[in-house]
Amino acid sequence: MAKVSSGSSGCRAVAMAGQFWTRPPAEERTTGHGSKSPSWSQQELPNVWSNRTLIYRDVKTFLNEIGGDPQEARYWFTAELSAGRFISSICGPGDDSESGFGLSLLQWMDMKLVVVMGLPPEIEEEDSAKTGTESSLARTMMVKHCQALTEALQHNSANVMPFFSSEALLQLQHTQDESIIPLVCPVGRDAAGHSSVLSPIQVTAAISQSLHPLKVIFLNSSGGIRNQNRKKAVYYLILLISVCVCVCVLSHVRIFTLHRYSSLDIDIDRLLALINKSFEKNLREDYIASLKGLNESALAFCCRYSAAAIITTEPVNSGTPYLDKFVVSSSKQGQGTGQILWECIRQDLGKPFWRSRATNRINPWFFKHCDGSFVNGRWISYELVEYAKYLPDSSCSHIATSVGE
Ligand SMILES: CC(=O)SCCNC(=O)CCNC(=O)[C@H](O)C(C)(C)COP(=O)(O)OP(=O)(O)OC[C@H]1O[C@@H](n2cnc3c(N)ncnc32)[C@H](O)[C@@H]1OP(=O)(O)O
Repeated sequence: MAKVSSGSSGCRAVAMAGQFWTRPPAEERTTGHGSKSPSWSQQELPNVWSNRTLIYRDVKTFLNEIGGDPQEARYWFTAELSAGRFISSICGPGDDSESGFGLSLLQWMDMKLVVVMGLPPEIEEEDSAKTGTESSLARTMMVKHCQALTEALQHNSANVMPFFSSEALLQLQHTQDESIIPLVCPVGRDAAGHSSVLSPIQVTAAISQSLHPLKVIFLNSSGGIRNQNRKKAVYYLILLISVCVCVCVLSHVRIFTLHRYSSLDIDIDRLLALINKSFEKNLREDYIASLKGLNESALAFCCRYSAAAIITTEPVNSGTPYLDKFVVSSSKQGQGTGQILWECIRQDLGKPFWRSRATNRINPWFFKHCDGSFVNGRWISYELVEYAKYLPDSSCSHIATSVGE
């Protein structure tokens, strides 16, 4: 097997090999939409990532499947992630469809990944570069497995880009496009100019030197890097470049701690930016000041201001929590954050009352979570409807067409 001597030379070797590999054999290339085989150019890849509804539905189905109760499932999910067992438990051993699902799930969680293809189980590492024929066989098998994994990822709505040229891979450092899982085939050219399969581990090391992943995970069919016969068993190597949203995932369980506004050091500008952006309209300038006047005002917020709830206590029924603002940042909507935030509010504060604009798309969900509602002009009041409908509007009045409150 060819060796990668250092990060940069390894990348150069792959880049050189790319000249041969960017044009796969005719029978392995695909054209047009509707084909089951993957396209090899970024432009042809379907923009499945933007379909958040489907992704949300799939994640929810997954959570339901594994736990029955979504909250319990999330707990399980968190435990698996913290224990580092997550990938091995959901990416099946050497099974492309299971691996595709597991890797897609990581992407849905907004983790940034790079996948380096290992040698397929059919190929022995020692044999792969011995002769031209064997090298060619290794290459063909790798393309086949790369294609299968690409299809599996696309089948699970992941956005994947196979790299047979590492020129493009090198650009990863600059683009850092989170919506794409780069699938790297470790190939290079030796001193004699022949293309050959490189050591996946060394390519991973070379990429790691450049991208500084937080975690490198080895997936294989038998556990460990080598199997009992000391034969190679590496199947995929995964680099988690960033697990920052993994923090979000981990924090789903209890990050939504409610804080009393008066005793909390909150970045008000960030909080207002979150609310204004998500509601697509601006709050009144005196909004925060009006909250300060209320001693019992409370805020709930999570993970870098990606979700927040502002709850006040209204002088009705000896003090009842009023959900004044309930918001998730636009980039995190539709992924279950609102549901978790809601559960935390219920757990910590009991049953609040609230209202929303009659045009708000979230209303069907609000209906499911209330005991009673009342439509009054442009407002729908939930619970304590007689009281809620007379509360003042907190947004700028000159913006008439906005998503509901
Ligand atoms: C008191 C008030 O503040 S009322 C105003 C509410 N806030 C806003 O309108 C601000 C803009 N919107 C948001 O910030 C968010 O969309 C929220 C807070 C309403 C919901 O948070 P999300 O994280 O997106 O919700 P989450 O993913 O947990 O989904 C909860 C439910 O809402 C539904 N939902 C989420 N987004 C949408 C949408 N755009 N259209 C229709 N339904 C939606 C989901 O399908 C789910 O319902 P289900 O359990 O029946 O399938």
